[in-house]
Amino acid sequence: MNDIMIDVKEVTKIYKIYNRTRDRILDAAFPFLHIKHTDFYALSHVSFQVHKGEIVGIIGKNGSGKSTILKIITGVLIPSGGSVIVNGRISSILELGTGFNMDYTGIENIYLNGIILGISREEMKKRIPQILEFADIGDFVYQPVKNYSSGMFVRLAFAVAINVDPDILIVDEALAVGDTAFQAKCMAKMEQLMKSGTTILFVTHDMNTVRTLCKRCVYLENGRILSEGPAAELADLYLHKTRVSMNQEHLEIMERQKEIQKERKGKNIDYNNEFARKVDIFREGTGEVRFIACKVFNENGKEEYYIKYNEKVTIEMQIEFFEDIEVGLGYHIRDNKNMELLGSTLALEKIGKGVIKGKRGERFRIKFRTLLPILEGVYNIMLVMSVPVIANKTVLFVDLVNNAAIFEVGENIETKLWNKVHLDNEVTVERIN
Ligand SMILES: Nc1ncnc2c1ncn2[C@@H]1O[C@H](COP(=O)(O)OP(=O)(O)OP(=O)(O)O)[C@@H](O)[C@H]1O
Repeated sequence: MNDIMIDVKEVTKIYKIYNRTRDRILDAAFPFLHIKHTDFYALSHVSFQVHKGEIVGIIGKNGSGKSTILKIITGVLIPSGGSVIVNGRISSILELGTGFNMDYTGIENIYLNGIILGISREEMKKRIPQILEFADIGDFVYQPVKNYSSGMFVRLAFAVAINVDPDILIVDEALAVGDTAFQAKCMAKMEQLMKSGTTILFVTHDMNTVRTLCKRCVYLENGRILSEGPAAELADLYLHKTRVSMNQEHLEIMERQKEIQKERKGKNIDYNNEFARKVDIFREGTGEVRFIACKVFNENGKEEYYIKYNEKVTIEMQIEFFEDIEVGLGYHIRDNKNMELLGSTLALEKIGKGVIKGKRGERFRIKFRTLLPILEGVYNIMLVMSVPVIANKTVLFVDLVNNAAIFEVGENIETKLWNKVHLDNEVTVERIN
């Protein structure tokens, strides 16, 4: 059975870049003059398919071509080469304003979108109450949309897009604009649409959303497909590359990029150490200080793989200094999809100034003792040591180790819930009549 809903084949999008604005106008008016320009490839030979009922994320850093491919799929842009075949009714939320007439009111735009999607006025009229309820923008629907705030725009655009029974829903980062309550409402609706078989393609920079919603991702870099595959893996790759490029930027700031890059690979790693060998492929960072051990102890102080729900555990890590430096330190507990659930840092726990100051050759043992209110499943610990880069309000990773330790929380009938974390609730029940 052919269940391909979107078939993108060898799509290329070229923009002509001119030295002067008037050259663009001249070239459009008199193409035979062959005005000088350079070709910029926003997309280059991009091919992928999306199957029925799939929810696929398009990821990539700014300018990688994500919006361009969505616009080509929805027909807003024409590709310079290649083809796109779409099977079914597409509804989309692209850049603010796409598909809306600024001079029309909200209500008029709802009808306009209906027409674009081939839905009759009568049919659209029946859907208006649901659309208005979801958008929740009150009497603004009777105002021209040019008077809307960006938040109101997204509310209306999303409300229309999801209430027209699309076969394919395309969303471009729109959720980032709305408030958190509305974002949660949209996520729930997207999950519901997904369960009912709607195919969803969306762009986001939020890797937690990618891990939660998508099974598969297309990762774009400089207009080409860098990778395509399982969402959890590509989300990790994206974060890894982001950290690496962040690190590189900061190293430039500190004018020691070259020296560190040369030394970074394998710097200060003792390959005789079993822990170092085990985590070698999962680690990154500049290496002035290294984690040399990570262990999980149960409430009786025994090193243990199996942990009980809500047990008080000790997460122990050891570090070694190879230079005189001070570092912040912390850990994250991640589930089997690498979703970061819990964690802490010296700074969060207000330990001294939130950093450890060490001298070359010194080793430290750090213990975090905590309750683990997480439910049945296999979890891994990610360890992080970093130094702040004040100018960029961000951090430089000194040692970051994924999968530093793995443990499993066993089944507990009393806590069988759908969510992953359960915190103690104070519950009261009182009769009020
Ligand atoms: N009209 C245009 N003329 C020239 N270049 C353009 C035009 N529109 C987009 N580009 C360029 O094409 C590239 C891809 O843009 P696109 O908006 O698809 O990236 P993106 O991955 O969606 O980025 P972001 O995450 O910032 O939204 C960018 O380098 C952008 O500057």
